[in-house]
Amino acid sequence: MSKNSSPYHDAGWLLSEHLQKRRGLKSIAFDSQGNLNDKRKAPDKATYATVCKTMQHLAIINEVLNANNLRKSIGFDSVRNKGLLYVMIYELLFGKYKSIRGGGKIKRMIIKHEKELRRQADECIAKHGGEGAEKCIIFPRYIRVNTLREKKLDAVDTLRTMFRKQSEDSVAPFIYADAHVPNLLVLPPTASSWLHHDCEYVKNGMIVLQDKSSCFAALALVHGLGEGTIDDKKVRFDYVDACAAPGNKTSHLAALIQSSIGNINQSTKKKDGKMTEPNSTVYAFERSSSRFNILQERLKQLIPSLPDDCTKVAVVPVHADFLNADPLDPKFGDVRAILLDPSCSGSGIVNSPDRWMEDVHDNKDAKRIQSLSNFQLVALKHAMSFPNVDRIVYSTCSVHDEENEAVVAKALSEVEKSEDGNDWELMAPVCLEQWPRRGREGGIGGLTKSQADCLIRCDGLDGDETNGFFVSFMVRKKLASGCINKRAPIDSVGIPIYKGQFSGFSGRTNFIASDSDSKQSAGNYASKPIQLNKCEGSSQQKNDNSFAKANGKSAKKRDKKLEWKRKQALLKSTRIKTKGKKATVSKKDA
Ligand SMILES: C[S@@+](CC[C@H](N)C(=O)[O-])C[C@H]1O[C@@H](n2cnc3c(N)ncnc32)[C@H](O)[C@@H]1O
Repeated sequence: MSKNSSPYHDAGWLLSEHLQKRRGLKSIAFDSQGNLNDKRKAPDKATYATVCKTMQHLAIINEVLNANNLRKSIGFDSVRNKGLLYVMIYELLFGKYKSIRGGGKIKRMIIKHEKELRRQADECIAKHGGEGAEKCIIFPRYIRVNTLREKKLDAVDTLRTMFRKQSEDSVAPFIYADAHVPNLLVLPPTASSWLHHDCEYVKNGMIVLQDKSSCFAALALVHGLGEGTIDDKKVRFDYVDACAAPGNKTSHLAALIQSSIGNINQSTKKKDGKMTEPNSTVYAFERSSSRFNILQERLKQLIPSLPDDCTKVAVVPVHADFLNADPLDPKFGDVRAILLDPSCSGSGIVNSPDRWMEDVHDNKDAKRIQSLSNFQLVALKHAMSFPNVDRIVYSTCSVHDEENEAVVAKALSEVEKSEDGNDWELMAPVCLEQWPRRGREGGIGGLTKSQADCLIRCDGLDGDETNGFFVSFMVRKKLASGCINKRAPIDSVGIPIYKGQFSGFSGRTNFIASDSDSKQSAGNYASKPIQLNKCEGSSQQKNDNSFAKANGKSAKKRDKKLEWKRKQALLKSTRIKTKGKKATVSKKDA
């Protein structure tokens, strides 16, 4: 415990830093050496979880404070350590023990108004129909099998065994294959309670806890042109992952390259049957020192060191700023593809503490988004300047147009035009042709409908069962003409394809949704399993049915809500259009 009197000192500090500096919680936690009491350590799990939980409740806490002049009565403005104040109010109103531990002046200020705080909290919850204290969207637990270390069916067997051990009710494990991403498994959200980052199977790199949407980026880069496309006769094909830490997409990229190179390596075999060097190198750039260490650790976990004669892909971590990488450096002469997944606002991560803040700040951090957008544009144009690169994936986990369509549109319009097909254009990744949600046309980006249709968007708040995500695939014009539009089917041997069987989870539960790629998430520390429906017999089908029944009610409710939301959005856009038309007419009239 800290030498400070409050057991919430570290949590309060972390939250205050976040509120004042508008820095992401994760980056504060990772860079916290020297700021917390224990100089060598980042915040412990309990502290991080408390902050996450507090942020999750921040909107309702503010609502409570705004009622009946409570903000003033408590003396909110006079408190410098707002983080600590919020954490204590959370503990009192929504925490496990509904009380504040320790002592101190802030606690005394709060306790004076305890009754009224509780009364207002009850009223707010009642006003939201008994929901709304925790804003938590639940979606399946996605597991990417790391095919560099493990075979899909072996992973399924291991997971089924683990699943059975967890479910005392002896239900048959619900495990499906994802319909869009090969080697991605879909488990119920409840699996997050036993499948987390501390789990042995995750730690030894056999599987990766990675959201489905975040798998789209590497997939589009490797399979965007379609299966069977013969690029050219050149065998070496290197990649750059421009912003790599913590390394989930880098390792996914390596796994996809490894399995796609297939027979090409035959041609590089020497006469004695051995290769001297890998067919492909992935240069994984990371600018931040602390995150570079994480990247190195992750790569050690995920990428096996094989004897040289077996390795088709080498991953080289590069501790450097990608913007300083010289596109004409001969080392990058064989780099043909770049994955650019730069720092972004993270506004798409549905259960991220940083998204909960978006609501509280009422999207006022336009400046921050603009500066991110400026950096993203510079990085994308830098990627486009590598002479031998002919394909780029630019992705973000942001939902803001400024960081997505606008960046792509500006980059396309600002890079040099050329007569010989060296121009860049958007292409719809063939491997994701069945993904329905596409980019936004018009708007600040000004993309045409056909350009926007090339883009992939995910929206976790509109039923996609993923985090919000954006993927664009850009190719040199001359390359686009040579591609074969054939998509490889998802191999679902031995495992059924997921078709929304877990989509009933919603509202307040003890469960935390599948987290993002991040290593630390409240979900990893705080969940407790729901009882899956007990069912006789053990066939997957039977279980599917009972699962569906168990969740049918809430699924219906959710669908109704979604339908209502869609209708509202439609009405709104019609209103805006009519308003726009009226404005143009009156301008003309004038
Ligand atoms: C969104 S994260 C990347 C996540 C990663 N692609 C994954 O899937 O695991 C962005 C990363 O890029 C790094 N970064 C930002 N600007 C950079 C630059 N100019 N050069 C290299 N790395 C950079 C950040 O430190 C951060 O670790």
